[in-house]
Amino acid sequence: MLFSTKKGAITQSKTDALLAASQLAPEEILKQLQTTTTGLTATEVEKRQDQYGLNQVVVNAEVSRWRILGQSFLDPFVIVLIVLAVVSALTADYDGAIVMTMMILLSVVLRFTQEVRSQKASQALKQMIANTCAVTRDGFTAERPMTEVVPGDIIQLQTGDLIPADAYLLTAKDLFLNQSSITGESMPVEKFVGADRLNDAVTGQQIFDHPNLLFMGTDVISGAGQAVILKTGRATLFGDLAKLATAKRGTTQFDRGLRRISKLLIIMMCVLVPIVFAINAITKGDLTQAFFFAVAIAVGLTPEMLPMVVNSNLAKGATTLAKKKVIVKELRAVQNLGAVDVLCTDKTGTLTQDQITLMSHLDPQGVNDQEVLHLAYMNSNYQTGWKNLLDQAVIDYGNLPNHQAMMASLPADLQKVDEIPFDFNRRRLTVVVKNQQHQWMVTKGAFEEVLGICNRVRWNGSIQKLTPDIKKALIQLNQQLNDQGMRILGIAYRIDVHEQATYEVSDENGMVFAGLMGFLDPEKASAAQAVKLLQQHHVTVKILTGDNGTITQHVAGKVGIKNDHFYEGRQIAAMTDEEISQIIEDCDLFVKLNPVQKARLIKILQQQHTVAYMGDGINDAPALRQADVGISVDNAADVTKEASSVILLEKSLLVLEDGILEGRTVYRNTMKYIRMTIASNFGNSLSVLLASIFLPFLPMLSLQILVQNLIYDFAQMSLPWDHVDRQTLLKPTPWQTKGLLRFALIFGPVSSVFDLITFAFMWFVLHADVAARAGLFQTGWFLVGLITQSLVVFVYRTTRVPFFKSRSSWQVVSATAGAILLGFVMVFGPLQHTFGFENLPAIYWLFLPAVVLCYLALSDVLKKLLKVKLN
Ligand SMILES: Nc1ncnc2c1ncn2[C@@H]1O[C@H](COP(=O)(O)OP(=O)(O)OP(=O)(O)O)[C@@H](O)[C@H]1O
Ligand SMILES: [Mg+2]
Repeated sequence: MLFSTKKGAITQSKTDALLAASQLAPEEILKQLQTTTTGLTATEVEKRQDQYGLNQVVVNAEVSRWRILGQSFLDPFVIVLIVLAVVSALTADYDGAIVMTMMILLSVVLRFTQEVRSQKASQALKQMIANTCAVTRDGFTAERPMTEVVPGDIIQLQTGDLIPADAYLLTAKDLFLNQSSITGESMPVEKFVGADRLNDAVTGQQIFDHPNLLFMGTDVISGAGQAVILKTGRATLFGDLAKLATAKRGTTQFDRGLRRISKLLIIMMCVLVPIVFAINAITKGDLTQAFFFAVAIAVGLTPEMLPMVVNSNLAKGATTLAKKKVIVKELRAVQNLGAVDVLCTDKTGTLTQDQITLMSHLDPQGVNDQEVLHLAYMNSNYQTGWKNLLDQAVIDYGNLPNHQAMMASLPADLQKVDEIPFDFNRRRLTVVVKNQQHQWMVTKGAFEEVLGICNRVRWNGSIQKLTPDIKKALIQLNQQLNDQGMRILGIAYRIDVHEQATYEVSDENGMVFAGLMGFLDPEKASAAQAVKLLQQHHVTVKILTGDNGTITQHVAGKVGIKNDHFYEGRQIAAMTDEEISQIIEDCDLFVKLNPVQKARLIKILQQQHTVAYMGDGINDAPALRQADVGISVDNAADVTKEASSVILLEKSLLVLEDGILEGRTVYRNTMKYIRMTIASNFGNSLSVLLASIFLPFLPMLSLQILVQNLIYDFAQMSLPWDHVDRQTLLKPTPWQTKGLLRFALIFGPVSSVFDLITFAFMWFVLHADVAARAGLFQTGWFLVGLITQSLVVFVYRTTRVPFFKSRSSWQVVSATAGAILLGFVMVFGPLQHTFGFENLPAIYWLFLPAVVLCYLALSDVLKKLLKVKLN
């Protein structure tokens, strides 16, 4: 039986195996997998790695060299050549067959090496960013790449971890998972041990509800646990179906535009080719020749290089960025970076330094107080969730050598009882600890959220009722500290007389407000400069943070982001999408947001913009996934990294600026190719159509068309290495289908006009007007076509005067020169007759430069006159 989930159908045998495992006791499972809680031995791991292979799903695997080679042969261009070569061999035209075989090999090698290079680049980048998990082997726990995990491995889980493979839960502490990547359901699911051994008539659908089963690609929202791996790689529930965790990013404008253009080119070809075939078959009477001619035209019009040019452009961009410590996980992200016009970012660590330091621990009256520090330390030290910078700052402060005296009076022999993990809606974290004397419940969190659960306060040395007056004084104190740029956490506690063993969120009440912790979170020195550069390049920077308004305004002011007003999460929650889109353009600060609200704001922005999101917390994962480009850092949590398409090895907004410029460069160089292709295809179609109608012979031999095509392909492969005019990088690069079509409709016919002039010259001046002189005609057009089309790239590549005002790179210059030279070698070299070329009279050599120059000049004038946008 099959049933469907968000990821597709999965087989019953897999569910059965997992369900059977879920019914066993932990000891039984360990025995079955021949492992223990101290983990496998090194030799056993090696054995199992051989047996089970890498823990990866197929889609992530590298495409084999053979496959790429196969694909290189499957290209339409090559197939036509193969057919032509076979036909030539059969008709005893051995010279032709040999030449065509050489062309086939050349084209295959070209394509193969380029594809392998692109793939290698992207694989190498992916490997720099390996997801790891904590695996216990031989009694030691260490972070290891997820791909190396084998069945029987013992893994340790904590907040922010991705589940590396399907696993059986051995122990759990408040373990909540996000299974939305497989079920689509975004509510956290609690996982626990033992409750599962009731033999209910379990159906497949319920497998995700099994509290002791964990699935590959899901992630830990909070809590901690230990599990043993059951199945890895393709043997996992979803292994043979889909890619890990991340839901696929939506298509971008670029993808859609590219698809539309490819479709258009193919339609153009499909319409034109039969017409050309019919006309030539009727007027020239030679069916075979007409057929091969039509086929060659089809090959010439196939945008077969498009995917390769796009890929090698992206790979080139990604490699350049890697040198600047920007790792691109999904190649497409390079292009998206170029189109970004809004950058949303969280605050801590991005705009501010990673170095949060605890500055003061104050009692409710604002006086330095050591008890507040003790409470905070108990909270940060004993919590098992994701220790973020705030927790780290508290622990570091307590552990400083010169604070030993102060910490000496920390209650002794503390034991942890329970904890209520942090979440981004409550914005607080509770830990319960006890010793011989007391059991404390200690909460720390955002000021308002902590104040909200208190009914008493430490005031003037005693515990008093939290009166409205005192409350007002506390709010004022908090505001004062915020105004100084201090990040504040509130601390509260309760000494429990009835000692409970487990605690829940509903227990967070009736607490005593103990005081405030003030952190300094200074902005980065480079942040202001980076924000300014981004703004100069027409990228708006917005802050989406979980922190409060005052402090965010403070930081925004320092780094140069508009900070006159802000919206809070709960205001956003009360608004409709339309209402939000009304205010979102004008406001750059959104505060006290939960993770879902961050993602929602991005989704709304995407209606009008291409949006990048930069963040490093687990709370940023949904936003990172939603954005067109998700940007994170290497030391972020697994889920966060998995959700991102770009990873910064050095956390700086300045390198992001480089990334955006590189993305724009890639876009512009890709567009050069696309523009040339659609204009020349359009022009060539027109010329061929007219020539077919009016000429008594074919305007070019099919073999000649193929040679020409191969030479272009070769020359255009240099485009990713071209320079781009600095001034065109100033603005983001939205895709414009209309502009492209306009371009083709202007410059296609312009090139046809010069084809017609050439036809007229060959016909009237050189008297190539009968079938016997077809060779002369064809040679003449071959050279004009090749040279004009090779050189016009210099006109189309810039809005400025080519060569003088805008230099292209040496790669493009030499590739073009090489292409033209190759053309001459073809026409006049030893293979002249094989290709059906002939020598040209002296007067042609006057005509050729004239026609080429006129064509280039007219194109250049037109592009200025008509203000053609070359972006
Ligand atoms: N470990 C913690 N213990 C207690 N409270 C915390 C902790 N971490 C965060 N908070 C509270 O939750 C709020 C939101 O969390 P956090 O600042 O990490 O969100 P964010 O959106 O990532 O913000 P930022 O833009 O500053 O990175 C914090 O301002 C703080 O009040
Ligand atoms: Mg954060």
